[in-house]
Amino acid sequence: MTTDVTKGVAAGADGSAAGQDNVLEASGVTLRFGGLTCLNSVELGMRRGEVLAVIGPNGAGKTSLFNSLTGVYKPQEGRISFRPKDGGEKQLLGSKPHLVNRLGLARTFQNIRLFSALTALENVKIAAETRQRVGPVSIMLGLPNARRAERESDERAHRLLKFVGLESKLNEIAGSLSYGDQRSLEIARALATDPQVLLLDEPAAGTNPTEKLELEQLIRRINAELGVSVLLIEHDMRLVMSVADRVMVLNFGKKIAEGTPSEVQQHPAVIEAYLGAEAAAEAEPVQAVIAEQRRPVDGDESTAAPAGDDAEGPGSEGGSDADGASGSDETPSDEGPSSDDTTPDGSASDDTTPDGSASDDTTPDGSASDEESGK
Ligand SMILES: Nc1ncnc2c1ncn2[C@@H]1O[C@H](COP(=O)(O)OP(=O)(O)OP(=O)(O)O)[C@@H](O)[C@H]1O
Repeated sequence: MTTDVTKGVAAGADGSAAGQDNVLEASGVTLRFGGLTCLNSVELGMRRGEVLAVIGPNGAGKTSLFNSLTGVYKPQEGRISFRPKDGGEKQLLGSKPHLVNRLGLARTFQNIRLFSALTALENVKIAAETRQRVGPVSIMLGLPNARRAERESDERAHRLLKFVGLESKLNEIAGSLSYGDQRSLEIARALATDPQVLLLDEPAAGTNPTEKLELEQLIRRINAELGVSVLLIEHDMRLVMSVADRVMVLNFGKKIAEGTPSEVQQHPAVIEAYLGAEAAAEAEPVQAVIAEQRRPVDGDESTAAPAGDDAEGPGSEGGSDADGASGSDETPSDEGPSSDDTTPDGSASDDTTPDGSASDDTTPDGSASDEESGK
């Protein structure tokens, strides 16, 4: 059963998180892959202007929820609506990712998806240009409107790269940037599409402690200075507890709790989800142990946590382990150019089966590849 410990949540008559000040709402979202129910009647009510974190153990359904919100997956049941700031309500369920992006939702991926062979500036300019309406003929003929659009996207990309702290690396090849810089570049690229909601999928994964602190500040500035609502999946509990206004917790595809960071981290259902019932009875503070419960995923065991993580205390240490581990799969050289599967606006490609069923690319053990799971 979902335990909503949030004070003052505007709840709909049906118990959903419906509320007029919500920028994004999902109700009854159910997503199945064959016999696996990976999202089970999930409710989400994201208030305009907030930083909402989604946490939960591995396989809880966090990325699947992102994929459902952004059109990568099409849940079999439920409703997903977006309320733009200029009014109205748009249904997102079943929309194509690039259309969801155009409406005002942008995302980053757990596995970085940049155009690795292009410069930082080019990566962001391409995204900025998806907002422009200049035809190919105007561009080919170098007509004034095309030149103006080019100038504008250039200026916008410069501004955003400065905003994320990459102004000195404009002309560096994306694939050669440090891991943390690549994450910042992905964020700049997402911001270039001028979103009202930014979805960040494990932005701290693979970053070092200094980069984590910079990321924390960046998320705050995106929220406060740009007025962008942020939906954040993150395993680093220190980061979550420090930047999130509210936290929702998923386990086995179900929302089990929602509330302020301090409410959630004391919540028995959350502690139980991470530690099991025995520890929940002892009501241990979840942040101290939560990250250590990150089970290693395939091939991650060998990766050491970034140096210096120990200094952050037990919660952070566990988180860094996990993050460092996921980072091991995500080094720039492993990534390679990802232009094949990423649309310029930073939305995911459409190659996942639209009904939400696993495609032929599903790995033999039934788990999805990163590619199709939108990770
Ligand atoms: N395309 C797919 N085909 C089949 N199963 C899938 C697919 N996408 C996700 N799943 C399954 O759904 C479940 C939830 O996965 P998901 O990636 O959403 O979890 P998560 O909470 O993001 O995990 P993590 O923290 O490890 O990233 C898992 O069991 C996963 O194997």
